[in-house]
Amino acid sequence: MPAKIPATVVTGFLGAGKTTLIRHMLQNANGKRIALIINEFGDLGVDGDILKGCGDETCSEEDVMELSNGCICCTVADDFIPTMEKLLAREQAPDHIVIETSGLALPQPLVRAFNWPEISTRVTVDGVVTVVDGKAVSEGRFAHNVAAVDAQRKQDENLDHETPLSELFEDQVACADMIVVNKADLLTPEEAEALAARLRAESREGVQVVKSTMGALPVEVLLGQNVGAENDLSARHEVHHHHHHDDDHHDDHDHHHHDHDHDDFESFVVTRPEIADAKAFAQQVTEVIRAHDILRLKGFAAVSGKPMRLTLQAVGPRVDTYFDRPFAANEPREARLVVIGQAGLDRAAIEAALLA
Ligand SMILES: Nc1nc2c(ncn2[C@@H]2O[C@H](COP(=O)(O)OP(=O)(O)OP(=O)(O)O)[C@@H](O)[C@H]2O)c(=O)[nH]1
Repeated sequence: MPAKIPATVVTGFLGAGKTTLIRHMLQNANGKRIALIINEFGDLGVDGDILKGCGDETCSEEDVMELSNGCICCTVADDFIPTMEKLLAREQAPDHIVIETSGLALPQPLVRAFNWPEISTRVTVDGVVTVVDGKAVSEGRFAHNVAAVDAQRKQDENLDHETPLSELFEDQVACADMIVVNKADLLTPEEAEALAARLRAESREGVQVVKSTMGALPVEVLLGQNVGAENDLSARHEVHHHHHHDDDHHDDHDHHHHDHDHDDFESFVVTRPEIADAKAFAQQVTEVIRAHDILRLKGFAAVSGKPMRLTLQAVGPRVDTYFDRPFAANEPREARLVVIGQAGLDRAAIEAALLA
């Protein structure tokens, strides 16, 4: 059976930066064929046009499909499943599917839809990415323009209009595999880190929290989380903490430091001689990842007495290993591991821990 096509669900309130993040991803996709499904929302949903018009050959019009209505749980059968089937029926199937939800449709029902038999054998949820407006959340407002979010809610009778934004936000966090603290440029580094730490504490075990400006995340950090979110829905339930945020003021000024160049991420390679035991090494890697907040670690290793190469893939603390092929005659029997993380990794300590 062919491997399932991975689908990434991008969620977050109106204005958090979902479209910006997706556009950056498409422009840096490096030949990966990414199909986009966009959950339109009444007249306010202009994302389809924005993405179609992005003028980049990486986002050709036929790769963008739209869902007609914001409430996914009501339209799964009529809209979402047929759209997915159309995508899967193509001669050249996409390498990856990215689904942008409207800011109010909770991600849980969409993830649940991947268990429908029409698509469940062919696609899987690679991960749920929740984009948050770092500035608005750190000020307790959750969205930059609360009035616009409310207007968006009123457009759809299927949505309840009473649940406070703080609760919808908690649901988005509860469903996330990766939380992107966006608009870091509008926060001091200390504020951004404090918010990231808070969200790390509030989210499930293994959820990655990254900071970004203009959604500029490396594609290999965003995609390939390999979670299979449709299989652990029960872990993603609503949390209902009932925080109360009284200041509901609107922040009308907008700072736009479009600084695409600063490098928020770093990666380096660690090589080491043969390891003694595959299982013990995977455990060692897990601990290093936890201790240093590494986002991705991948590569291969040589195991004493084994002719085969051990492949190692880690997303956060989940480490996957398997033997893929024999070492070639001219290939050194050593490990080469690529470490990827947010800027500021303690390279020396990580290297020492992986060499131990
Ligand atoms: N200062 C700053 N502005 C940002 C950042 N990311 C996005 N923006 C701006 O925030 C606004 C909203 O961004 P979008 O990407 O359209 O947000 P969205 O989540 O897709 O919003 P909807 O599609 O309308 O739900 C745009 O004006 C962006 O240019 C950021 O990191 N910093």
